[in-house]
Amino acid sequence: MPELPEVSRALTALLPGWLPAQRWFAGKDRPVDEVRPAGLTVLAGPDPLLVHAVVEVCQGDRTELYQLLIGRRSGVPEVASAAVLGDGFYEASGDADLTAGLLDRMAAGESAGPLRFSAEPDTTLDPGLRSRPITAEQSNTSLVYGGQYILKLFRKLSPGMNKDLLLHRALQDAGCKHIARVVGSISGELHGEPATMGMLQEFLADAVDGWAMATTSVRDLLAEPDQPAAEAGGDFAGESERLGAAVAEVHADLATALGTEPADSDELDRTVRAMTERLDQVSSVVPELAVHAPALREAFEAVRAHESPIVMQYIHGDLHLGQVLRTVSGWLLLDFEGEPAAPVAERHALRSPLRDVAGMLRSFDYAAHQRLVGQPENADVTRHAMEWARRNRAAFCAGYARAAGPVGDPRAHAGLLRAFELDKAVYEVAYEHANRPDWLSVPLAAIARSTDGSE
Ligand SMILES: Nc1ncnc2c1ncn2[C@@H]1O[C@H](COP(=O)(O)OP(=O)(O)O)[C@@H](O)[C@H]1O
Ligand SMILES: O=P(O)(O)O[C@H]1O[C@H](CO)[C@@H](O[C@H]2O[C@H](CO)[C@@H](O)[C@H](O)[C@H]2O)[C@H](O)[C@H]1O
Repeated sequence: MPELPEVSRALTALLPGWLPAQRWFAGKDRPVDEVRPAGLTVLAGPDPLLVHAVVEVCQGDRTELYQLLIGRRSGVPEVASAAVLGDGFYEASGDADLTAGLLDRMAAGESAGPLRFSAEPDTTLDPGLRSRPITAEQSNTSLVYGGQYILKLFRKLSPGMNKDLLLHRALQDAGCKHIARVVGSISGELHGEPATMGMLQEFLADAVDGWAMATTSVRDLLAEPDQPAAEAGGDFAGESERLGAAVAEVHADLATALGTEPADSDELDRTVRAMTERLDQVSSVVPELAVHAPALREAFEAVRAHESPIVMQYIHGDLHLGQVLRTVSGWLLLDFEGEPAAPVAERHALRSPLRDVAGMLRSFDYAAHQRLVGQPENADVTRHAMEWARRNRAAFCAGYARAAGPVGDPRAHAGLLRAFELDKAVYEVAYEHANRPDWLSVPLAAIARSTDGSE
């Protein structure tokens, strides 16, 4: 195609300035030195032109691969101004005319260069639907087709099957009720190995995410300051209990589908070292964390005294209230990729399911406290918010224990669970410092409460 050298030159020149402003770009911590196109595939054109691009982004000693859809057309494209790259080119995931072809190709099972578009076995897809990008703050980019399907285009790419797709397929084969069905995928090649580029799932149009429900419940409680949490109109504890049971069932299905391993004798040592290393690394960037470092180290060291066997398995890896959807038939879990900043090998490592429990417990703390960010200190409001968090955290653990049985009861492993929660809070300190500095106080205050014994 005569256009490709021109696209290649434009990406090299324009992306270093454009990428750092994208929500999904994971390399905001340092400047982009160079962008090298690593694979360009024409999907439509020449006017309008649609090119699937894989680019290598070089930042110091780090090089990552990213996926983009590049468009160019005569006339003005109907995309957000932030999508415009320059020289007539734009990022085309918001151009419904151009992205319609992605679904059509999956429905037809087509290939284009190294890209393979497929429906899942025994699945017939409806082609011809228009797409719209969802507006949620995301690590990737998702397009909803006709209210029927949602296509996630993974932005940061790695060779091999993406963990989100791997776990969704395994859970689907295990008959898990708590996921959205996978109906198609897009794959390509990176460094000569197959790699996942996109995942198509059924779209649950009537679903509400857990974060929206939980924060509405907190708002209702704070609006009724004289009511105890249990009697407030928007009490969420019943949902928290059911969510706990759903998470336990997903863990059981993952264990059945992909197996478990007993932790070896060095596991506790590795766990303590990894948590301490993360603490040191984040403390060096966020001085407000450093004052809590001695107490955090002590909590991490206490893990060495853990006596009951630890079972390791595939887990969600970054579970929070924004990753769960309440549908008419119950709770669903989304986005099994793991922590966006973690290297792929770490995301695929088998872990204790208690880490997901800890992630969700942190999320209840966030939901309770996010309304207080930037507000003048008010002891009554804080007490009420903490009451909400305690009630819902307890309900979640009770639900988890109901489904997992006594051995899996998170409350029976209090020391390990506390360490995992504190480790997650350290991760959140780094996340908020890099992304939402106004929210830094939420994980920092939780660490302070846990380590000064006030909680
Ligand atoms: N199957 C689905 N049905 C309805 N909404 C969905 C579905 N999958 C994802 N979403 C919505 O899209 C958002 C982003 O999805 P997610 O998988 O977490 O993407 P990312 O990996 O980019 O963070 C979710 O918070 C949810 O609101
Ligand atoms: O959803 P992502 O996979 O992109 O996860 C990242 O972003 C989350 C925020 O959007 C972040 O979650 C933190 O904030 C949530 C409230 O917005 C809260 O419910 C979570 O408990 C808290 O960790 C997540 O850590 C980050 O990886």
